[in-house]
Amino acid sequence: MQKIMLIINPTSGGEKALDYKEKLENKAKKYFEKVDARITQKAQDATNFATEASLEHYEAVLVFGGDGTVNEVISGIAEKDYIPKLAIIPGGTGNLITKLLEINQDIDGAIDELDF
Ligand SMILES: Nc1ncnc2c1ncn2[C@@H]1O[C@H](COP(=O)(O)OP(=O)(O)OP(=O)(O)O)[C@@H](O)[C@H]1O
Repeated sequence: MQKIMLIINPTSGGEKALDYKEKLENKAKKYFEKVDARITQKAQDATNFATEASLEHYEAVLVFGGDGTVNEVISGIAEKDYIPKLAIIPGGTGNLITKLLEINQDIDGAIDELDF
């Protein structure tokens, strides 16, 4: 069964992240049979969730957050035997990584453009 893990930092970018949770889940359901949303509560949660996604062979990880959260997720999947696909929605304040990757800086636009 194809599964995706959503990793959402609820404090990113002025606490608006959870407003997008349902939209993210609905989008992910178009591509994956199982959508597993994880909400971070503290530093390192995103790393631990991402490591779990690697070890359990999730097809993809979608991270909603700023550069700090993206950094944590990359740390969690880096140098593992299995590395899930990574999707990033710019939910933080700076979002430098997504700017460099030329990901749409409008959150709704970035979600609409997601394609697995
Ligand atoms: N529930 C939480 N409460 C407080 N801090 C958290 C929580 N979940 C994760 N964090 C921490 O918040 C940090 C900053 O998050 P993130 O970079 O996504 O948002 P940001 O404030 O928009 O920052 P940036 O300016 O880098 O875009 C993360 O590195 C993480 O350690």
